[in-house]
Amino acid sequence: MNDTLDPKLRSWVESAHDPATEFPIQNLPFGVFRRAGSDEAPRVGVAIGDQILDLCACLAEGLLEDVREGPAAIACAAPSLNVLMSLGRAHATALRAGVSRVLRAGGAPTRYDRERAERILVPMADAELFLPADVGDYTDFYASVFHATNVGRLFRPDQPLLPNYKWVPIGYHGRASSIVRSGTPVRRPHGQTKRPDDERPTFGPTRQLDYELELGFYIGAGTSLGQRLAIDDAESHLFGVSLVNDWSARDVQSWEYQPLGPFLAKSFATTVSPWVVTLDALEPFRRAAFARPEGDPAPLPHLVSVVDQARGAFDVTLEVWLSTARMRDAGLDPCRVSHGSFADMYWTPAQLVTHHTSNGCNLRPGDLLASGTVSGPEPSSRGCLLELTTRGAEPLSLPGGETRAFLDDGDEVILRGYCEAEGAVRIGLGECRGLVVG
Ligand SMILES: O=C(O)/C=C/C(=O)CC(=O)CC(=O)O
Ligand SMILES: [Ca+2]
Ligand SMILES: [Mg+2]
Repeated sequence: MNDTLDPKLRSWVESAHDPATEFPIQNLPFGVFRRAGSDEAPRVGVAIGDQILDLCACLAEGLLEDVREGPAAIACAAPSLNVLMSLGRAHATALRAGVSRVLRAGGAPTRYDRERAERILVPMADAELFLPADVGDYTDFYASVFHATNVGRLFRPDQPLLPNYKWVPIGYHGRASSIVRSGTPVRRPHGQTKRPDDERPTFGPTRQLDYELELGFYIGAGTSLGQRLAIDDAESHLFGVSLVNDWSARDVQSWEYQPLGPFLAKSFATTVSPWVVTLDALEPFRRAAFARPEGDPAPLPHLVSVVDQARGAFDVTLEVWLSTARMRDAGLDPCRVSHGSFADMYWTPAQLVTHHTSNGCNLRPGDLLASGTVSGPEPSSRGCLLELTTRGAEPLSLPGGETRAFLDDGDEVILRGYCEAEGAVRIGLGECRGLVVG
């Protein structure tokens, strides 16, 4: 195992040892930041406890010797992670290892060298975080068989799971222009809707605004047009993961989606979390690959490999929290409405990437491949309101006596993710927030 993952590692940054932190020294996710309210150039940083390590400042201080002369040094000054992503996994792995050495207790600077530490650390509370990447293309998959079955039951009761599902990783091309950073308010979209008994559609604000809990994979090294990735090489093209909320207008979706799939029902906003947790940091949290139920077909040969199976699934716990305007007024905390594990997904990230390039379609650094709604087998692990409330028929009860079938204006959706495993230090993905406004 890579020494950056050693559970015994300690950092001179004290908050990295707070039991509640998502960013111990074993995590070290990358993001783009600047001091809030400043006119500084946005640049690359790494989260550590409640601080951000400024990689440009580290280079200026003569730290990170291993990367000082290399292309990763230039990548640190960029206003997005795309340059770093484009260099491929080995460069990002080396940079993360260098960062780990800078932050280790007993390394340089030590906690006694406060002046130097203050030059290279920015408190997260004083920072503005940006979109981590300039996303050229955004693809959204449908990789949870539980989500696909639940949603299919509501949209197509006669045939919930279409016959292609177990053969083809289903996806649609999303809209990159409306990807927004966590904290950006989400305006309730207008759209065409038509209820079954309506004679004609009408146009107006959606009445069925929903969230979707997803994990997003950022592409690192790109592929060229015509290049088909072998499944065993697919993970080496993944840089890391963030939380993704694929906001959805269900009434618009059900009217527009046939035959070409979702369009305006999902293109009005997609929120992503600021920190990109590398696949290196997720390594201790693999568990046995999802077992296809007996009787399901084996995927076609290009989509299956013993290596992918042996690497296993990423056991990331994902949660949805909700806070309403009334709850906030009453001083009530957000409440958790669902939780599930990414390890319950039917298709692996390597299968999604392999499928995406199987026709020769090129992937570019910073492209975002979202998993699709993460739902598990339990009712408590349904990753959107459409499923949780059976399309509004069974509203959720919230603290303070409110109920929700779909989202109201003033509701705030907070996605969270974390990993725990025996013998490993707990790490988190941070938060992905969005407040619905009318
Ligand atoms: O038509 C359907 O079955 C539903 C499609 C979606 O909601 C698409 C989607 O965003 C997939 C997902 O998040 O899993
Ligand atoms: Ca989705
Ligand atoms: Mg979207």
